[in-house]
Amino acid sequence: MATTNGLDELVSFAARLEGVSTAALVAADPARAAGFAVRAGPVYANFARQRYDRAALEALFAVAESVGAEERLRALFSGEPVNATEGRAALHTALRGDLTGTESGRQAHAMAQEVRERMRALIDGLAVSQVTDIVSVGIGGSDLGPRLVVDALAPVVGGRFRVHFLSNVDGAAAQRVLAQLDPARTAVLLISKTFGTQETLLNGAILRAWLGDDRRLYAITANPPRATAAFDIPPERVLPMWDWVGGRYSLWSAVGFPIALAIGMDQFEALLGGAAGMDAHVLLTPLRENLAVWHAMTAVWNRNALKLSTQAVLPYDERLKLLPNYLQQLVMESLGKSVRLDGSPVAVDTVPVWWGGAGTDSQHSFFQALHQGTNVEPLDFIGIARPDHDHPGNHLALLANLFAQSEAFANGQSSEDPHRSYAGQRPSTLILLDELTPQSLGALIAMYEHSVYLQGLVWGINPFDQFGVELGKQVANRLLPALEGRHAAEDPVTAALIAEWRERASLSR
Ligand SMILES: O=P(O)(O)OC[C@H]1O[C@](O)(CO)[C@@H](O)[C@@H]1O
Repeated sequence: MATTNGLDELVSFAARLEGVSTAALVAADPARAAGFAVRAGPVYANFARQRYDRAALEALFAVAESVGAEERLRALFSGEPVNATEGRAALHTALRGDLTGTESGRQAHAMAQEVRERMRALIDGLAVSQVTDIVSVGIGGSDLGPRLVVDALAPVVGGRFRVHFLSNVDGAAAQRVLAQLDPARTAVLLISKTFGTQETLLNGAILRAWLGDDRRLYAITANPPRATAAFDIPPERVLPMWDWVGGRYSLWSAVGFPIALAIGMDQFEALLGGAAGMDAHVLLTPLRENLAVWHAMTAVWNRNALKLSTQAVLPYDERLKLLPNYLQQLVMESLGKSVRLDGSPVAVDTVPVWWGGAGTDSQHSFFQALHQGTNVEPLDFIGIARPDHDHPGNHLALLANLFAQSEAFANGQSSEDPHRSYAGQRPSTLILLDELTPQSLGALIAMYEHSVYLQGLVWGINPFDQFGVELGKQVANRLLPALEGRHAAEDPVTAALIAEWRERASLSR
């Protein structure tokens, strides 16, 4: 019989709370407003507006206990092969600290430190050259993390270089990036764990030709021989990563080189330090006070007890506008699975659709649907207590909007006019960082990583593989010759689409 890890029992807790308003839940438990909150270093999260009570929370913690959350966290940090379908460890935590005391953890940590020394030396070398701009070429896990962190922090801490990102295989993307740059003042990083990714290889070839001077071409990869074979980059300009670092968990490795270039090596180390602080909290704190456990079990509650099918992320900070994109890969590539580790089907729903956008802009686009649409979507609000700009009035307005939306979604407002009525009861978590710094951002991202791992544990799935993305790549590789006219596509619909494309492409010339 398919196992549900006790998740089916959560449904009865949800049924008991049906019809009880969020305001009533808060009123019934005077300690709840401040007490359903956890702080871990610079990250504070308040869960009082989620639609559970203490009994339901207890049931959720019991689920976490029943899947051995504490022991499985130790297994992650110790370098056990938690990525079972690929027989690998997932030691991203060792890139930022050494909490395990195991030989594999120690070794991984030492290797990461060594690479960081090399990164520092390369940055020092570039700093005395004429290079002012860096193009980082990569996609997915080799792009989204660095892109998020550079976008968030470069304006805050600044650095010697302007960093640009190129990911899409669409030639328009390369054209757009290159239009603003001078090849003589630019260095190019080719970032690919496998060095077999079509987008990065094609864009890399464009960039190498444009650069005209291979001495400003660098590679970051777990497959140095392939980087050398494809682009002839010598070892001194190849920074390694390893198969025990998953792509979407890799911004802490040499994949974070663009971050170090944009904000400086010391600030990159501070980002790692922030993540290490969160690691220590998650590994060493009992489940009931553990921020990642609260976050993960809240996600499980919303998915499996309330049956909600999306999760929105709403950063109320312009600098975090790329966080939803980043989390889409982290969460959905990790948890978008429907078979358990032993290959049997998962008996409950797994990952919802993660999406979102920055406030307050989002209030003027999709919030209408969140307030009055037929779907109820759980929301992660993220705010920053102290701004780093000189417009205090704007910051107060931003925070007023943040607190107002979280209140309005929870409480709603009735009216005799159904068009002006708000049902409320939308569950939300409000996360507050003291300020946006490398440390606090590192801690926030690490919290989401650990939440993902814990959700994967509860669902019994492997959050570290991504076989689902392979099929599309295989079919695209098969179809390329058909587009080149070398043979016809086998699938009749695809063949018709290619014929149509060919006709239109020649018409537009
Ligand atoms: O770093 P690579 O090997 O180029 O892969 C890029 C991305 O492609 C994927 O395999 C699929 O999108 C991601 O998991 C990975 O981060």
